[in-house]
Amino acid sequence: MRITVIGTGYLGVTHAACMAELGFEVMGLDVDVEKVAALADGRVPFYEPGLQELMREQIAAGRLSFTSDYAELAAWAGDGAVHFVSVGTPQKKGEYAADMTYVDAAFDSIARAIAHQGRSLVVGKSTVPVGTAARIADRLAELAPNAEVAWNPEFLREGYAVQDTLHPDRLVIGVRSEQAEADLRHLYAQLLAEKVPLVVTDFSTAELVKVSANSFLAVKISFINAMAEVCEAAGADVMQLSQALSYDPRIGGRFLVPGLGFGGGCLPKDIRAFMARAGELGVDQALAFLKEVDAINMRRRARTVDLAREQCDGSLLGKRVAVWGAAFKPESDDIRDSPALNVAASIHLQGAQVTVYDPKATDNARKMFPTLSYADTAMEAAEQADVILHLTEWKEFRELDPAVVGGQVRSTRIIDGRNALDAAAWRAAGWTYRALGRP
Ligand SMILES: NC(=O)C1=CN([C@@H]2O[C@H](COP(=O)(O)OP(=O)(O)OC[C@H]3O[C@@H](n4cnc5c(N)ncnc54)[C@H](O)[C@@H]3O)[C@@H](O)[C@H]2O)C=CC1
Ligand SMILES: O=C(O)[C@H]1O[C@H](OP(=O)(O)OP(=O)(O)OC[C@H]2O[C@@H](n3ccc(=O)[nH]c3=O)[C@H](O)[C@@H]2O)[C@H](O)[C@@H](O)[C@@H]1O
Repeated sequence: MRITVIGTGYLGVTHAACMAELGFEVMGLDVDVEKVAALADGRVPFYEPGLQELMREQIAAGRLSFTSDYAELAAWAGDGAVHFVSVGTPQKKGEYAADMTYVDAAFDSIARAIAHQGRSLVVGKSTVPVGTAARIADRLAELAPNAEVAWNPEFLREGYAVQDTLHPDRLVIGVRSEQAEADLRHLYAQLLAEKVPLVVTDFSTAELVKVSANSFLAVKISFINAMAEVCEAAGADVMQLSQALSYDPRIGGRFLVPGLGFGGGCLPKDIRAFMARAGELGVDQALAFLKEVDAINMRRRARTVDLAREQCDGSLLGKRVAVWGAAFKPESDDIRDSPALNVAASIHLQGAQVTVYDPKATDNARKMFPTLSYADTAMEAAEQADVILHLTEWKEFRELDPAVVGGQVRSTRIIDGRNALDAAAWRAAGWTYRALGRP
């Protein structure tokens, strides 16, 4: 059984390399020919720990290859193949709904390419509005009658993508036949042998598990950030509050870290697309709370800008602001809906000179925000700064000596947007340390 992965972005290339690691022959396809050339050459065009090494091993072992040609892919895969589709589902411009253009185009292209082949399984991995799999199954029935559709949502986190794919918390498959279930059980046999829980369900439930999981994670983060707002008003400490909550195993401490809030290519757009889809289904009230989750999250960005202005004596005009972090989270160079860059750009718009440093995401940030200044090190960014904003919690920022950084800046003022620095150490070195939701 050969495997193909259509759409080799953050998700697809990880899935392709990990399926090869599980022993299958895999071919990845992308319409971006430059990306395909880089991948074929063993270069992952983004930063994901461990992925490039794994991909090179699998290419060298002859189990992993790439193309941009659907006909070549179909001919290589042959009858009985499993084709995964992992193209993007970004938010539509000016709307909450997901843009399904890429998913529809990818399914149409693979369906046409395999139209005259024997049986195959086409498995959606992209995060989609509920109802998509059924709609696509109808379309495939017309274009490629021997092909069957299944849905297998993905739960990996960027920064831990390889580990999460090879050791997932659970597998969820939406299927309409025993054969489809058997194919997917065969593919994931090694993980199932390691007792990874498997949920076999219908299309709609599989699609909904994915968006409800991301919604729940967003709820946890916005809950603690709402508490940060209250703590700030009441003079309480949200970090201690979060710690105390986390000891209750019913609540748990994960995704309860207060700060600048969630960003990235998934959580923000997924909760919005979920709300849009609920509206279409006539149950928008059921998800009305997600609007508040989104609003709390966006307020964190505005509050961080306000705090920076307060620290700069009421005006950012002409001030020098150092921003540590550009990626939406550490261990990633992904800047999609990055809270750090959103704050940096707002501060720049208020007349400050903003210098950004990120260990991995500077090149991506420079392309998207060319009017900001960029530094090669955290210390360089801090030069003559009136205030430092710590907005993505890379380990290297925690390892900096506050006394040494103090020799670099104009004013020893730091805002910890991620509640990740050692507040006592910075204060002991003479800094004014501020964080959202803490005295
Ligand atoms: N990034 C992540 O950590 C996770 C992403 N997801 C979901 O997976 C999907 C993909 O996300 P990412 O990998 O982050 O997106 P991405 O934007 O990094 O990758 C998508 C890829 O699809 C390619 N593509 C677009 N149209 C195509 C077509 N017609 N045929 C072949 N390739 C095509 C693009 O060139 C791009 O390389 C989204 O639905 C996302 O919500 C789910 C779990 C984790
Ligand atoms: O659907 C997806 O693509 C993925 O979305 C998230 O993964 P990811 O976006 O890689 O990153 P997370 O680790 O979830 O972090 C998301 C954002 O929340 C923020 N966050 C996270 C945790 C926390 O306690 N507080 C907090 O503000 C992070 O800084 C980051 O900006 C989910 O965690 C994955 O399970 C899911 O597969």
